[in-house]
Amino acid sequence: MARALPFIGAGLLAIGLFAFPFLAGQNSYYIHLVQMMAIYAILILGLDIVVGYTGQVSLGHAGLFGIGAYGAAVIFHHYGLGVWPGLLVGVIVTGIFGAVLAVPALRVIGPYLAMVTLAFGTIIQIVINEWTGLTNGPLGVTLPPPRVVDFADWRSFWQGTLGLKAAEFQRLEFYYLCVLLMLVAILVVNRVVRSQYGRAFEALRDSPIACDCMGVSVYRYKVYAFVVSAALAGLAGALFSWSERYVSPNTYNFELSILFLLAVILGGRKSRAGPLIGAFIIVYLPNVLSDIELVRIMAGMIAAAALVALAIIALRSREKLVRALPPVILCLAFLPLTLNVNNVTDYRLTIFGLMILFVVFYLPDGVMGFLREVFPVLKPRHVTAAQPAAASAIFADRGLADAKTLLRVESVVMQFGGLKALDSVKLAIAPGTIHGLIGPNGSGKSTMMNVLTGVYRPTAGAVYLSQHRIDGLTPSEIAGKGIARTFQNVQLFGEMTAIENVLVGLHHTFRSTLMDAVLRTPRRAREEAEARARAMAILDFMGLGQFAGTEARNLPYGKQRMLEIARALALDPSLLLLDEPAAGLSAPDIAELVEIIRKIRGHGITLILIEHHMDVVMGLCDTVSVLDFGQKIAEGPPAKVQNDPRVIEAYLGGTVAEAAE
Ligand SMILES: Nc1ncnc2c1ncn2[C@@H]1O[C@H](COP(=O)(O)OP(=O)(O)OP(=O)(O)O)[C@@H](O)[C@H]1O
Repeated sequence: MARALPFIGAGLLAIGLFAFPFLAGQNSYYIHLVQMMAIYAILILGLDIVVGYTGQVSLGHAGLFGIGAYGAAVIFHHYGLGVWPGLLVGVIVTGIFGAVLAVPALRVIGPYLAMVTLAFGTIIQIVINEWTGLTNGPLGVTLPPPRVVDFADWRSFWQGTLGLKAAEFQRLEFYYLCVLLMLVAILVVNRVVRSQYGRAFEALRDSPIACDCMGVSVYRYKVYAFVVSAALAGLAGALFSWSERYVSPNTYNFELSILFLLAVILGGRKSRAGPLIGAFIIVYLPNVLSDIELVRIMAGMIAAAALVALAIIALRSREKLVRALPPVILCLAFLPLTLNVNNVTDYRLTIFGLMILFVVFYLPDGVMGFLREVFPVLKPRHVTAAQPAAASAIFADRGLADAKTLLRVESVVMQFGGLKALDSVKLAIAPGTIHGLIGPNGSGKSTMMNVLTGVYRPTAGAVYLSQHRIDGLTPSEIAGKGIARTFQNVQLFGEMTAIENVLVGLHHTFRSTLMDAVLRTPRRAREEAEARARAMAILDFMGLGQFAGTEARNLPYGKQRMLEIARALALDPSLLLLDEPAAGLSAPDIAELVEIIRKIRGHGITLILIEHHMDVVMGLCDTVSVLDFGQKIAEGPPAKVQNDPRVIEAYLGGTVAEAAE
């Protein structure tokens, strides 16, 4: 039943939307309202990709919407081209601008990105206003009634069959075009976010550094997300201009961007139903706010609902009562406020702002999130895998194991201001070995990891994997060459399940394109099934099979560390870097970890191990290098290093046996 629910929902939505004009008695006002909802829903579905999936803030979507609208209007104004070319131009031009908007998102995050995207929207509005030759400036562009289908026979047949006047039929045609495109947008977005592209979007939101180190370029996928999102905004904009039949620069302002953001947050991130709820709210909200009587009635209803909710909470839990008081007081205060003013339209931005605050504090997952809590059947299903692949399929040989030295670090210097975190460090890692990297806190071990994986570019020196120089490459390029890593402070993709985390590591196995994802081609289906089977086998190998469908953030700490290793193994690494994998683990978990590390080495994977647990290092490593103040002070087999006086002095502060206790 739960499996069929999205299909039943989509089917009912489609039937409802197609029947609506007849149910509404061809009432043009209601048809237009639903049409506007469909148009806004297309944009909000796209905005959810950027906001919900990649976790970026965009206040520039009103600008993108404006570009789409003007794309359609301008080609009509100058060349007399109609609806279809308008939609095409709207989508393509806005998609290009989406890539432009992605550029700042690659450099700044959070409030800074909000500011930059806001500036983008403002610039677009000013350009539309000032470039009179192209856009007709403040006067705007007027369009004729849209003509969707140009076959005279077809039109007269259906017009006669339905018994409609020519204008009514034309209006109906455009309505159906809008709802059909909205349904297509739902389908497309659904397929994209469930593909490896959607997983990449979520991965870069939860941990950009881990995403890059899994070979999934944050840079590239942020651009993809913005382009897809912008193309949908452009489609919505082009439909909007033909729906309103008039475009002017003032429409695409800051307020509209806030409304769009409100719709995503209020409707609920990461769902297809959320944008529909959001679109409903933003179409109806301005209408409600312009009618003071209606506002007062709604304020009364909200106050009554808040009081009822307060009474229920008071009966259930005292603790929650304190938390519930501020929103209840806010809801109650709204009523006398509306009774004292004759017009709330002027306060609409304040109301939008308060709504955003309210949702962020009390409904972080929006209306859909709330509904999912109340009706768990609405929660998205976490797909795992039908059958794990054979264990032999987990490890693929990259053919680097024959090299004499797998990794060579030549006189690497890493300087931060006046501090040399690494000072002319040389390392040579033999294939098939476990190489320990130890040293006191702050000696440069994690910095070395970051240099090896491309997170830091060394100030001087060189790093070679087999014969290939890799310093200067990006983390995702280095990951692609076969170096995988875990992190000192666990960097999982928290909102994704265990199997999805591993699937991000398997991203490199996919050859299917965005188009394959949209069309759900057999190639994509095959790749997805193979990757899921392999991910399941990796999870089984790490003893995590039973947690496949559990969100990473809900796993116990020890399992999270194991999952990081599982995800790293998915990269088919030749070299696996483990940064303090035993930190925070219990004794049985450490014993299990040691066993697993041995098994991994047994499959021909070379490891570099940073660890403070000396018994783990001494028991596992073939060679140990010791760093102190960024310099290598000793190297050799554990037994030799253990007794090196410089090591004892610098790092252990006594004997190894004492330190291990
Ligand atoms: N991005 C950075 N900017 C400035 N200084 C840094 C940066 N990263 C590391 N450092 C400094 O470099 C030195 C080495 O740090 P690093 O984290 O590599 O040490 P570590 O051996 O891994 O220590 P620990 O065992 O505590 O993790 C420290 O003094 C640290 O403060």
